[in-house]
Amino acid sequence: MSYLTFNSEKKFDLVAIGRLCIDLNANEINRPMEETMTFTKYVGGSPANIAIGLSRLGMKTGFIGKIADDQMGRFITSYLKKHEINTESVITDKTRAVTGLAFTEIKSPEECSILMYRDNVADLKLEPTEVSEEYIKQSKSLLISGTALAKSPSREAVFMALEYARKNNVPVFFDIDYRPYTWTSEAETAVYYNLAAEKSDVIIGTREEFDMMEKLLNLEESNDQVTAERWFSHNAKIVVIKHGGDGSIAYTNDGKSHRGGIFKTKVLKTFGAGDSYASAFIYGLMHDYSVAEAMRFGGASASIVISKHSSSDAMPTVEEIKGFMETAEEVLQKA
Ligand SMILES: Nc1ncnc2c1ncn2[C@@H]1O[C@H](COP(=O)(O)OP(=O)(O)OP(=O)(O)O)[C@@H](O)[C@H]1O
Ligand SMILES: O=C(O)C[C@@H](O)[C@H](O)C(=O)CO
Repeated sequence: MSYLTFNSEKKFDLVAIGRLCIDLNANEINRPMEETMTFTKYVGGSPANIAIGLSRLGMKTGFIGKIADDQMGRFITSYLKKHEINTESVITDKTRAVTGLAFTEIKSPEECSILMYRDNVADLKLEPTEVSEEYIKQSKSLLISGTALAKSPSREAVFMALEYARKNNVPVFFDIDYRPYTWTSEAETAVYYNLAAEKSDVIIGTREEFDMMEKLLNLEESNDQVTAERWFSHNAKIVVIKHGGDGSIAYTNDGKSHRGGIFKTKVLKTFGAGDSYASAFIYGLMHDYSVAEAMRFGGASASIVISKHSSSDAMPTVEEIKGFMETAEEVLQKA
């Protein structure tokens, strides 16, 4: 059963809106960052990673975002172009804003963290007037990611994009992508996340991210099903709740639940799991996979990326994922 309708006449499969940043991933790993001397530079930022993932999977993608007017900004646009991601709606900041940097610390496969440099970042300066309805109209789907809601004017730009998507029947994927350091208050965070989720067709987040959104609600009890059902009275058709190495569960607006197991792998670092999962899951849904098959495809993609050094550059092709699924050990999620 298909929960979403994608218009096959459209130029893009997916347009993403949000941050285009840089990841600096530790080369000397299994130690604290204090002892890491060199880092490798990659394009990063959750929505950028997802768009890159989809492009690796052969999908036509475009990006709406703002980059710094410097070497880092130019590195990002040239990488996107190389990966055939349309950059017509990638705007160059003229206020001397900088590129967001994410230094990743890999202490052990289980203990990874990110040190963010995000003062005066270009991505949060995207203006609502810089979002083109025509551009969104040309896409089969829109991806928004929660960090772009952290500050004005980027917050209003995302809401503008959501309006244009709704008006033109473009299904919206919302990756919650909650990064506490970008926000000032938990209440503000929850309010804006809930407002965006109300307008989205597919909501993807971890259990902890949904907990954050429910904090103000004084729910007597919450669990994955309660969480998901809240959204079906709004616009959601699918709600995916990710549980790291324990897999994922999705609920659909016909009352069904779908379980996603994991594929065992030699984990190098855990970040990048969510973005690679999202891109392959979206690919699956757009290719008429069942929800469970799309989750399986997402889990396999995540498993490949967490065994590699980067998040964006490591995004696999369809052939790589299929080949991996044939040989890797799958652990089904318990009922
Ligand atoms: N240790 C693991 N082994 C195999 N697969 C994993 C592992 N951790 C995560 N995954 C896969 O990746 C998916 C998403 O992972 P997770 O729930 O950690 O998302 P996330 O917190 O958004 O990730 P990120 O660390 O990128 O922010 C899981 O549902 C699972 O399929
Ligand atoms: O999303 C970010 O800003 C950092 C990412 O690029 C990083 O690779 C990561 O955390 C992926 O989960």
